Amino acid sequence: MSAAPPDTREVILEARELTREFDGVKALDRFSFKLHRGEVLGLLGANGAGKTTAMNCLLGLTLPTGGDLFAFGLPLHQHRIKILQRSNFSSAYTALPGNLLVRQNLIVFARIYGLKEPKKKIAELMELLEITHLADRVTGQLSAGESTRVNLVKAFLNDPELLMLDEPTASLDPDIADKVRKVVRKVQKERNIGILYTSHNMRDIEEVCDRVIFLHKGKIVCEGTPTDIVAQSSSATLEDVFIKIARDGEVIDEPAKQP
Ligand SMILES: Nc1ncnc2c1ncn2[C@@H]1O[C@H](COP(=O)(O)OP(=O)(O)OP(=O)(O)O)[C@@H](O)[C@H]1O
Repeated sequence: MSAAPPDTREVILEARELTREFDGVKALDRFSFKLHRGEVLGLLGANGAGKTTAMNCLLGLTLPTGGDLFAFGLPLHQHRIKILQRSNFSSAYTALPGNLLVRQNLIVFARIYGLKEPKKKIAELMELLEITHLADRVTGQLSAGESTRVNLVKAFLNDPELLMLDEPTASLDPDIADKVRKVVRKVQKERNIGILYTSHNMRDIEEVCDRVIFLHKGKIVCEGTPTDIVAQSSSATLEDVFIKIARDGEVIDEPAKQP
C-alpha cells in the first residue's frame, strides 16, 4: 500500500517529544503529533494511556517534564494568552460555576472573550445544541448530559480555530450523542476548525475523526484514518483494535510461526 501524501494544511497544534513523568512513571513518553487546520484528530487509548495528561499539558494545566508544544506555530508557554484567544476546550468532567444560571455563566464567558453581541451569539449556539429551554436553570442542577451541552456552547462562543474536546459525548444518551456529533462536525466544517477529540466510544470516533492516534503507556502505537487502521490490522472493527491495543499494546497479530 502506498503511503498517504503529506498533509499540506497549516499545522495549528504540535507536540514534539512531549514527556510527562509522575514519580518516575512516564504518563507521556516522547509523544509527537501534528493537528492541521480543518482536521479532527482522535486521541485514543485505554484508561491510563495518557490522554488526559496530554490534554492537560496542551491546556497548560500540567507542565511537561520534556519536549515542546506549539500552537499556530508559536511556542505554547511563551504565547499562552494569544493562543487561548484562538482556542477553546470542553470536557465532560469539568463544571461551570454551579450557583449561576446557565445564561449568567455563558454571559460571563462571552464577556471574558470580548464578544460584541454576546446575547445573540449565546442564543444562536443554545438553539444549535437544542438547549434554549435551559437558559434560566441553575447550572449546578443540570443533568450530566445537559451540562455537557452547556459546556459545548461555552466552547464555541469565541469561534475557536482550535478546539479540544475531552469525551464530549460521555454522558449523553444515544439520541443526543448523535445530535452532538453532527453539530460538532457541522461547526467544524463550516469554520474550518482543528479539533483534538478524545472518546471511548468508537462510533463517535468513526463518525467524527478524520485521523486517530492510539496511545499506550504514553507512547503512540498506531495512527491513521479509522478505516486504514482497521484495514491494516487483523481486527474487524475499530473497537476490536482498541481492545487489542489495550490488552497487548499492539495492533498487528504476530504472524503464525512456521513449523
Ligand atoms: N497527578 C498525577 N500523579 C501521579 N500519576 C498520575 C497523575 N496524573 C496521571 N497520572 C498517571 O499517568 C498515567 C496516565 O494517566 P491519564 O489520566 O493521562 O490517562 P488517560 O488516558 O486520560 O486515562 P482515562 O481514560 O482513564 O481518563 C496513569 O498511569 C495515571 O495514573
